[in-house]
Amino acid sequence: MSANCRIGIMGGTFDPVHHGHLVAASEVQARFNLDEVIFVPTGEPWQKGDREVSPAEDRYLMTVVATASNPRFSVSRVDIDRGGPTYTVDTLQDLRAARPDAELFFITGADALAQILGWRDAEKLFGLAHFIGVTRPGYTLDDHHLPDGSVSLVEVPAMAISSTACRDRVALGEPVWYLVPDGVVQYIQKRNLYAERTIGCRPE
Ligand SMILES: Nc1ncnc2c1ncn2[C@@H]1O[C@H](COP(=O)(O)OP(=O)(O)OP(=O)(O)O)[C@@H](O)[C@H]1O
Ligand SMILES: O=C(O)c1ccc[n+]([C@@H]2O[C@H](COP(=O)([O-])O)[C@@H](O)[C@H]2O)c1
Repeated sequence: MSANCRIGIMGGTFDPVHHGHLVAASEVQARFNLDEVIFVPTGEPWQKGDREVSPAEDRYLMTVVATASNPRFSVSRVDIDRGGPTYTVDTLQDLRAARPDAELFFITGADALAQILGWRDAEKLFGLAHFIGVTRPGYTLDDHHLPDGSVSLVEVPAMAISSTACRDRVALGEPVWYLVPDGVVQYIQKRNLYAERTIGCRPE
């Protein structure tokens, strides 16, 4: 890849990956003229509270299936293979080391952006990548709490979908067709994911 390659990073638990993630990444890729967007499934997402998260390999494979048709999308195992709790400061340092010529753009939804000052080594994050906050139904997008110029705010097509709602629908026997890519529906069925679980509480 040539110098000054522009790489978007879409970090997430992706349990499961859904069309809200894909539309946000696609919109940012086009708006920021990114050469590629790397989806980075978390290892252990330490801020997901006490709920049980699906095995990392399942979340990784669903993300591979979901992104396979877009030549600008790829999936990195960097957070999974590092092991332990996932901190974005490590993600960005590892990706910078792997791609020293690249300019990094870290994509977050409005809900994640609002929490960012509580992340590990938050003060370092803005020196490692430019942050892009995207709109998400049910959440307010703003950057008043963040350093000037560190974040771009972007309106993306509104997709009122959450992984929690997808898991809940599967647990209740309701369809998730068209909320997640077809291959992800098939993967969930094949691996019998989310069949028995406590119902979550996302607004969507
Ligand atoms: N519908 C959506 N629109 C825009 N951004 C989204 C949407 N869903 C998730 N995101 C963003 O994608 C990233 C990864 O999200 P994550 O994998 O936690 O999905 P989630 O739907 O928020 O999951 P959960 O319901 O389990 O908390 C976060 O930055 C999040 O804000
Ligand atoms: O670095 C942290 O402390 C940190 C805390 C919470 C979330 N993150 C990152 O934010 C992204 C979205 O996380 P999540 O939990 O909303 O799926 C993902 O890349 C996480 O690794 C990072």
